[in-house]
Amino acid sequence: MKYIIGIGGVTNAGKTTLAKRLLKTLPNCCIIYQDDFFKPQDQIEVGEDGFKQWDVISSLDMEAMTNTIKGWIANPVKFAKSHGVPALPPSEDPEKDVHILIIEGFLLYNYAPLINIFHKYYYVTIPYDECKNRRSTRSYEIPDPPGLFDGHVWPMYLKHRKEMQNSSITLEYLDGLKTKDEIYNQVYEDINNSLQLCL
Ligand SMILES: Nc1ncnc2c1ncn2[C@@H]1O[C@H](COP(=O)(O)OP(=O)(O)OP(=O)(O)O)[C@@H](O)[C@H]1O
Ligand SMILES: NC(=O)c1ccc[n+]([C@@H]2O[C@H](CO)[C@@H](O)[C@H]2O)c1
Repeated sequence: MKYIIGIGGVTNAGKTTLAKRLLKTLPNCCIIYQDDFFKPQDQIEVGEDGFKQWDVISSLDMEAMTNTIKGWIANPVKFAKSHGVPALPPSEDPEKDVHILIIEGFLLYNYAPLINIFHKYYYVTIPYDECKNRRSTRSYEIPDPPGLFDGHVWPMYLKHRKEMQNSSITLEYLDGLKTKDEIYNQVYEDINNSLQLCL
């Protein structure tokens, strides 16, 4: 059985932290990070506001990301091996083995071709002040120019969140202000419950 878990949410909400912890404890589990599909800097448009428009879907090579996901769906065991993930030995009936894919990203549920692939639609939230504060301590490969957060990042987040909430998906919200342990425990338990229902 193949099980795909989405971990979406605003920048710095704690998505990567959560995904990496789940990777350690869920069996046969791989992660795909949306941030790995940013286009090169020279292909990112500059908006009328003067900022490079990083926080829009066209800044990402979503076709490449979709193909990577399709690679996992076609053969999760091969995918795991080629990504250095230790796979459990197949059981007597490999059809019954569970293979888990976590897809983590800030614009996961805003791309129509992928909107229906998830079994779980987690969405981590944190309020404006916390988000701005956490972001100010981060050093991205391409550092944020002054004013980017208020001028581009947060307004784009609000816009995309509204679009997503108008779509047909049912999100499971996670409070990113809880501790890392609390969030992990909540999600781990929820996934286990859901998997037991599915098996
Ligand atoms: N539950 C939490 N409580 C407090 N700080 C947290 C929590 N989870 C993560 N952090 C911290 O917030 C920062 C961002 O975390 P992380 O990289 O996991 O977020 P993200 O959602 O993947 O961000 P981005 O999408 O921008 O890469 C890190 O410094 C991390 O240690
Ligand atoms: N990873 C990158 O190349 C990159 C470059 C510039 C900005 N970002 C930011 O990453 C966040 C998503 O994780 C977005 O808010 C981008 O602004 C990433």
